[in-house]
Amino acid sequence: MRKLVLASNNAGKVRELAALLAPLQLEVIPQGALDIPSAEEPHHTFVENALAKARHASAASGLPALADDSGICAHALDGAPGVISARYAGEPANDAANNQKLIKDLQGKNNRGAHYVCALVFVNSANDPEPLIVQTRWYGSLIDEPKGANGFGYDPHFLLPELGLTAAELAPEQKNAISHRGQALRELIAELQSRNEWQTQRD
Ligand SMILES: O=c1nc[nH]c2c1ncn2[C@H]1C[C@H](O)[C@@H](COP(=O)(O)OP(=O)(O)OP(=O)(O)O)O1
Ligand SMILES: [Mg+2]
Repeated sequence: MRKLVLASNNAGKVRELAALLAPLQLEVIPQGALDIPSAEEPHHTFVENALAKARHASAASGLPALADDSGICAHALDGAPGVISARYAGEPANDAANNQKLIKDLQGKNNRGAHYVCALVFVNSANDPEPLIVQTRWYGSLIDEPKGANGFGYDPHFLLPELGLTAAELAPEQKNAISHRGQALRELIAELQSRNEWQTQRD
């Protein structure tokens, strides 16, 4: 069976990506299982950071790798926290502190619109000249009081107005059906399956 390393040390992401990849005949290996440390994320775009993570995990493992760089962009804050979402309140990364800072920064702002971004990058090898790249958005709005216990990160504050629920109130499969990450991975799988040399089968 083909092996694929997930180039993330975020347990919430790994859970969502693994569930979305489960129908494929792939052995999915989180980089943590191979003791691969987090890559540096020095870039200004999600795509560049995802590419750096994918190359790093592939170089360390000798295997194809899939990386996710994602974040939340608040429209009243000119897209902050954006690419620094994981370390918005400083390092080490802390979801509760990040949420607190975001809600504080939005105090007094009328525009509560926001979107999640997910950049996914797949590389066949560390120096792959044809990385597969997908980037998607998921729109919602940010609420002061957290609701829900599912998901991770900013989900308890991310309201889907048309559902009247936060992302943290969705069941995992409901979130994957509509989220930035779910959209991106379905697109990426379709691209991957169109490549002759990577004919993954669905069971
Ligand atoms: O569906 C999501 N639901 C809630 N929060 C989310 C989501 N998607 C991204 N986020 C937040 C979490 C973190 O604050 C940042 C990602 O940062 P990002 O650097 O891509 O990931 P990370 O450092 O947690 O793990 P890693 O780099 O090992 O993949 O955006
Ligand atoms: Mg990170």
